[in-house]
Amino acid sequence: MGYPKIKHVRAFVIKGGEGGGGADYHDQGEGHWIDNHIATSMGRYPEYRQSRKSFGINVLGTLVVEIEADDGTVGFAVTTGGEPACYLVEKHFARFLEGRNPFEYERIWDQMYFGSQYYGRKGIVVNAISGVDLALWDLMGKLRQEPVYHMLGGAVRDELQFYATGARPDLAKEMGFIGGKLPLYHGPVEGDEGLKKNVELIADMRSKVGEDFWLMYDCWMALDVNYATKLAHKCHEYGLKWIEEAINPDDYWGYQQLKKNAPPGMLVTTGEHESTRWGFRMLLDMDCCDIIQPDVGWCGGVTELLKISALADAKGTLVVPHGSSVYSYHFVITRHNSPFAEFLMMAPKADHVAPMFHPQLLGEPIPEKGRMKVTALDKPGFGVELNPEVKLYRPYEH
Ligand SMILES: C[C@H](O)[C@H](O)[C@@H](O)[C@@H](O)C(=O)O
Ligand SMILES: [Mg+2]
Repeated sequence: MGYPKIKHVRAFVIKGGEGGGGADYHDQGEGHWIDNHIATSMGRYPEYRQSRKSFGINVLGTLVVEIEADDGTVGFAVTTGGEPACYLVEKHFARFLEGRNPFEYERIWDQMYFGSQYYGRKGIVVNAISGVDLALWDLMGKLRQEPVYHMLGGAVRDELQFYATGARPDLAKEMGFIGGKLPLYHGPVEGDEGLKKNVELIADMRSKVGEDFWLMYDCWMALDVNYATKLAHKCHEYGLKWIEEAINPDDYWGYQQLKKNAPPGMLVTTGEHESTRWGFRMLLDMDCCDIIQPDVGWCGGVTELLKISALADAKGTLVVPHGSSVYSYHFVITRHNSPFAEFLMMAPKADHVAPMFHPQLLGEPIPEKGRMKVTALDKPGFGVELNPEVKLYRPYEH
């Protein structure tokens, strides 16, 4: 069957300055829960303790990748990467796509990764590769007129269920989510006083949500093994379900130790800042965690997530992708070892459900009562379109 070839690859950023939101979802306006004194490794510097934007968490901005086929069909995707990622897509990766059959996604991925191996392998380079790969899967779905999840093997269940990440697990319970993941507010630099506040918060939330609702802490790489161990044990009596990304993602040895130290029954999770099958194999082979949480817009895209997930499945490790809107939903619905998904509460007070990548994606499905029927995904590709109101800017051409 003759499919059109890839004619053009284009990379854009979203013009609009701070508070643009979208795929770089940390780029929010003032007063948003996601930037309110959340513990990070930069917290050791007082000037960077109150706001993650102050040290640049939103410095990159969104990357938009468009791939146009000969017949005019356009696939696109958004992820985190901004102008630096645009440069890589236009000046380096486009050469591996233009003129090719869009269904040669394995060959294209391989050439992007090994063509940039000498300077990439992780971080923004793999974000850019992920953005291209996601746009390719969107294009393939549009050319075949079927949703991406059909091409990944089809749904293994009729609906997705979500836990919510945000400052208000108590409200998330009322909205029908299966659990609530809190950001950690106080890191080691704030000593025992900060640790006490972290534990008091979980205790308070447990009193509000009752015994059965999941409560988790997201530590966003802020801790050391000793502090994380103390936090886990002090929160155990309040039924903390998992402690997430507690330490430096490169400290595989530390995660291995934390998993040994954690109280019986408490899960250790990580992976949102890890990339490729090789990085996740390290987490799996070194027994670093109980759940891996790749972000499909950062780990290498769908093509790489398929490999990562197979490795985890063989080991009996769950794969619960980091919140990445439709890009993870189309994957999670197709895998038994991905039993639930994350939903990031992007409303500033985490008090209502808003589309995660708002305002960039038209038709972005959102959970209803903490769930999403598979039929919400039944549109070609990832089932979303770029909002024409969002101003695109193409910093580089080729
Ligand atoms: C809430 C966390 O601090 C991060 O902002 C969040 O994006 C990420 O870690 C997550 O797991 O959702
Ligand atoms: Mg996280």
